[in-house]
Amino acid sequence: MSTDNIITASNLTKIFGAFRAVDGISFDVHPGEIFGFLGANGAGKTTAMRMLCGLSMPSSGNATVAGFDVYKEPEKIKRSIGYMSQKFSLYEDLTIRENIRFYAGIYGKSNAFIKEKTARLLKQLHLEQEADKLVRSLPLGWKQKLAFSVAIFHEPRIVFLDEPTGGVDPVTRREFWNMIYAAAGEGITVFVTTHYMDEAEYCNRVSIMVDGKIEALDTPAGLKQSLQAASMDEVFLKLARKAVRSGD
Ligand SMILES: Nc1ncnc2c1ncn2[C@@H]1O[C@H](COP(=O)(O)OP(=O)(O)OP(=O)(O)O)[C@@H](O)[C@H]1O
Repeated sequence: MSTDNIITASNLTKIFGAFRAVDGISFDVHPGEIFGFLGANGAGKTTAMRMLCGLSMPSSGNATVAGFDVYKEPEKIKRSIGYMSQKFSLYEDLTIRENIRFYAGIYGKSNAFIKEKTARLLKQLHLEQEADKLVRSLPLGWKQKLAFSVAIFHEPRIVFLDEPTGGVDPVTRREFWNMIYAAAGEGITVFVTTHYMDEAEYCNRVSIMVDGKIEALDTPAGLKQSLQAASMDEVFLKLARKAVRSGD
């Protein structure tokens, strides 16, 4: 595995009108790590993530993802990553099997690859009996697990997850994190936003955004130590307290 950073961001900024949604953030992500990207509502996480995914042009600053430049090579970035947005992108009126086939097809995978991997995936998710049912009929937690599986189906180098476990129970969240660990074990770098502080503890390193800026970045243990906090909850509260902006 390369030791080069898989994500580099330097003074990355996004301005909407006069509003600095992302205000000069700089950080690196190492290959294979689980990187938690935290911040209160409206802090700028989704905006930053969209720039890194090649979905939105920065106003200024620089960033590379998987070695590709966000300004010059957004299409190459899109092919190297998986992305699970907050409003995850499964088609409710397609079946589970059709959704897998659709997304795998976008990445130009061969029929043999898709067939073999779909069978394996349905088995892993215990969804063999449900494969021909509409996604609409699945409970939320299952949709999230399926959306994650679809996001990494093409075996990307990095997967970006925007609040992947919002609204589900703790047991399902734990199962979801087991899937994240498995993906990381296969060498996929995981970049994840979350509002759940127990999930922040599962990350190798965590950055905390406040009003468009990164206020702190370290391992969970390092953050707790430097902020003299007993828990990540306390770390977050100490930093987010400074926020002027409120979410919408
Ligand atoms: N296209 C846009 N035009 C104008 N303002 C925007 C646009 N997109 C985002 N914003 C603003 O930028 C700020 C940051 O939004 P963003 O969605 O990145 O925050 P976030 O940290 O992901 O929040 P959440 O946790 O609620 O998803 C918010 O105040 C939002 O209203």
